[in-house]
Amino acid sequence: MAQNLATSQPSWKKLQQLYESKGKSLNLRQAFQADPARFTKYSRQFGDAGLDISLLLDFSKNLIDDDIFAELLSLAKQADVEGQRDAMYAGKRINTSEDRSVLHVALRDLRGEFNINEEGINEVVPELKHMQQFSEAVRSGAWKGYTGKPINAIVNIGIGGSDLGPVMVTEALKAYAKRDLRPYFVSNIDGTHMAETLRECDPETTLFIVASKTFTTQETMTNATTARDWFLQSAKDEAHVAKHFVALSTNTEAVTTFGIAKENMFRFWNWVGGRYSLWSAIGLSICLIIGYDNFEQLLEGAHAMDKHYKTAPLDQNVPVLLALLGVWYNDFFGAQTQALLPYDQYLHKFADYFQQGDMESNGKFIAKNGEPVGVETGPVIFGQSGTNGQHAFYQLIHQGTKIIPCDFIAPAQSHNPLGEHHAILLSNFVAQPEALAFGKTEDEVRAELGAAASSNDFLVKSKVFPGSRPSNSIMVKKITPATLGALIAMYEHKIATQGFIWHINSFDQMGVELGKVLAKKVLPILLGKEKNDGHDASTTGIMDFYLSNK
Ligand SMILES: O=P(O)(O)OC[C@H]1O[C@H](O)[C@H](O)[C@@H](O)[C@@H]1O
Repeated sequence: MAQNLATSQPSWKKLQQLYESKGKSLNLRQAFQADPARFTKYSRQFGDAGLDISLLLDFSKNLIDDDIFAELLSLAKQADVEGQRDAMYAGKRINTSEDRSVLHVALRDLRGEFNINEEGINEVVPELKHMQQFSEAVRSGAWKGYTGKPINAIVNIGIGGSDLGPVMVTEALKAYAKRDLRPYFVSNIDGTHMAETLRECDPETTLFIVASKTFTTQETMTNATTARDWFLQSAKDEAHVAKHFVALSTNTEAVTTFGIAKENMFRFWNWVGGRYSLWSAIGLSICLIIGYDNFEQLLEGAHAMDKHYKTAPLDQNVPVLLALLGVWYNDFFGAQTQALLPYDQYLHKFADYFQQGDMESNGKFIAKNGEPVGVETGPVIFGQSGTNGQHAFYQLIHQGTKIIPCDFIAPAQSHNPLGEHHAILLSNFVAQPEALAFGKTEDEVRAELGAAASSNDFLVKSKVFPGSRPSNSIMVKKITPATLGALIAMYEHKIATQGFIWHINSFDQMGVELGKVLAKKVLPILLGKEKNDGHDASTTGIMDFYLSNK
């Protein structure tokens, strides 16, 4: 099985040689000067006329040339990205540690085009119907709270994949939101999160959505119980819970035990990973806020990208190209991070969302064959909406000692075309990658400073921008539901492709377990129910401090 490790691919060694011989010293000024066709060669478009999606990926400002590009594509071939991708779409149990198929693409395949055969697939469309009926009843005011008033606040109680997707998408598509329905998302076990939310809610007009794939997550169950207690303080009668609490889960038994009726449960299936679940019943808060038709457009947009990823040749395949460029920096340049920089205020949660999407998927050190993976796997994802990031951390990206590959993302059209705001925003979206790629030489600085240059050498040196810092520019026509769906699916498939290349299982998350187990063990000590012993000196010391200060 060792031949499956990324390092065993012949192209891996060739890429190492290419990095040494030219990759690490590739100069983007020279590359653009030498090749007037560089943009045409290294950019791709993805679109869907019916859904009005147009997307440009310009990857010409990357540290690649034709040899490197060809070798990266060979790596994808040798790692059998296509075979592994096809196995995913075919419903093979590619999540081998948990023996599960990975079928979020099925949630967006409303017409059954992928012909997937797996338990529950036939329930996808009926479950969507259920979400449609319910969300329309709430939005129209037909669904009434226990005193006969319509709902005006939605509180989604969930964490991780049962929170981040709905939060990101409802923010991203706020332009489509029903403004008299206020969305809240409570995730943190910190009582402050729930308390501050409840302060703004009225029990008579609030709908709680308890979102949890497993329905055992400590944070969500504790928050849901607190919300129900708060509700019952006013409503008194448990029979009223049915009008104010619904559940999104795969675990029917636990939902009914919690006291939520079956008809108020929206189901999904084990083959939906938590961080890919916004497309399932977990998206109910999205339906409620932006309406079912828009939610369906989101699914359709993702489906359009799913078809592209499934069928486009590797050198035309947008998620594959993004994945290969990421591997190039992550594994050969030693880049530790990847910045996601959306020039769109509505996308201000995009990087947060893909912190889970990427880091929980690819933060793995064991390959699928049980051996140490032997290469660098998933990068640290961070980001911020433009232009805010520029005034915070871009200094380091431009002049720091680290290489930080950046994805700049922007829409051509704004939902809020105020004066020149959008043109100014886009001028930054265009200028930042340009500055990173081409920099400013010492000669240019001297010419600019004139006489002042000769008296202050340090000033001159400080103003030099080394350039040749890589980025992708991704431009879409507009952040519509369909376009957003396609963008999210694009990154999902990028992440999966990297996992395929690294030969890791991108679909489990064992690394979140140990901390949870230990938290359960120390809780009785913090509650004063058990003595503070049995732990290491540091852990004991921290708990002692807490116990004497609480
Ligand atoms: O939806 P739930 O079962 O409550 O899980 C919520 C989250 O918790 C876990 O710790 C996982 O790391 C996440 O992948 C998951 O999304």
